[in-house]
Amino acid sequence: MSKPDLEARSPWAALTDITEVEIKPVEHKSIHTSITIPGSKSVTNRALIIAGLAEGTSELSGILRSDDSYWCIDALRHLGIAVEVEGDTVRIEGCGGEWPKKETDLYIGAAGTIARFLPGALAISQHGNFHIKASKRMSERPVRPLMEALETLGANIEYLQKEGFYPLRVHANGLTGGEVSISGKLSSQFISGLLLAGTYAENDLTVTIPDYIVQHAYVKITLDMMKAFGVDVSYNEDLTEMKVPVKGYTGQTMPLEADASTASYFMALAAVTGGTVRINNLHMDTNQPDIYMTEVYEKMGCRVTKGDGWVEVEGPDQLVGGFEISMKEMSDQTLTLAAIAPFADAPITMNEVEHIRHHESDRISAVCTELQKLGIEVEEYQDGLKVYPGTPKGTTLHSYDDHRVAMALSLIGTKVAGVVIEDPGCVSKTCPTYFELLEKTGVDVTFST
Ligand SMILES: O=C(O)C1=C[C@@H](OP(=O)(O)O)[C@@H](O)[C@H](O)C1
Ligand SMILES: C=C(OP(=O)(O)O)C(=O)O
Repeated sequence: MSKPDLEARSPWAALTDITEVEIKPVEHKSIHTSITIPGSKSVTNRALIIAGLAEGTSELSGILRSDDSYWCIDALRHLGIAVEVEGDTVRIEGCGGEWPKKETDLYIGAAGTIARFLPGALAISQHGNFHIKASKRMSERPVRPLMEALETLGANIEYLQKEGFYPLRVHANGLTGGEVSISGKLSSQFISGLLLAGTYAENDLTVTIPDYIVQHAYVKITLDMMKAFGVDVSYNEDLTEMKVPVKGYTGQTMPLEADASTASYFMALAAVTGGTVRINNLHMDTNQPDIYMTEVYEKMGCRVTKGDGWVEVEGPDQLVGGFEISMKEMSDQTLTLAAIAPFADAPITMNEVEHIRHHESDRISAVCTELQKLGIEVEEYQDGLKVYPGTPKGTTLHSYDDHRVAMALSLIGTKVAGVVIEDPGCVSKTCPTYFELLEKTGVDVTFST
């Protein structure tokens, strides 16, 4: 079993000397709480990069403080951008489309968002030489389709170890704009990375998608963030054709949304324990696709109440299964659903998520292996899995250096005794405070060093 890549844990990481966490079962219906969720990773890293590129000053409040956002800020600083952080507010002096430093080494940790958003933003520079190193896992995750698209637009990308993967060097000499086609089947982030940079190309950029986009909502988040910073992209309904005008961003002051993906674990906590959890700071009109887990929880028998800026989930006596669901549009939640599926009254099949084999771990394989260790019957497919109802037996579970594996599996510990999760600190990628928040809901969380 591979060791966690501790280099990717940032100064904002938590639990750095903790080897294991034990989650103890709670009594049915004993959870009755409300919780405030940290900022969205996706929104934070888009806003940070755009603010870095923009003309003028930006002030972003409610940022996520996690490894992914730390390495994003760190990269901006290495590029000569002044970033002041105070609590969860950042003030950024944008560079107006010309990075002050033209030659630097950047480390981006395990963040897919930086790995896919930054190269285009660097390539817009009229000259420059940027060396980018990523974590071990991020260096195994695909980036070639994005780099090929950038090369079509005039970028010069040099792979330093393995063709198509990090580490790499961006030799910047501007982007031409014009037309580019890119597949959305492997990652929506490639498309976001092209769009974000496109407004600094010489000519308007038309991006076309020849197939479909996994998790197309994340592209919409990019389009909306670009618009908020003054760049209005025109696009068709299914986002298969998008036209980015030559313009450039203008600095903004804005509050950022809470993370709907993080919120989903706490909704799942209510679902699986029969408890009630209110998320204090989540709007239903967000573009974050994981908000649609509320519909999945409803389908499983939960009562979901939607208020003005809050959402409450109340779990049933018995979770309902017996359905098949495409997780293509909210793939990060496949693991959450897989973790609570054993407690449903009939099997649950999740499909159309082959791309999550290329996330922080091979997530389909990881969750199938760990559920089987718990004695749960699963069927693994190339693009998903089927989980049968069962009573897990407590055991020690591996977290694969994958925040979502750790957060999802912790839910099982709230139901059965003896669930121990290795390397809980991996949650720092997107939610360093996850176990602290879980403890606040009333769950017994015990760490060992
Ligand atoms: O653009 C984004 O912020 C994200 C896009 C999605 O990635 P893929 O489209 O690569 O699956 C999602 O899984 C990730 O957590 C965040
Ligand atoms: C896939 C994920 O992250 P990344 O932004 O690194 O792709 C995730 O957070 O589940």
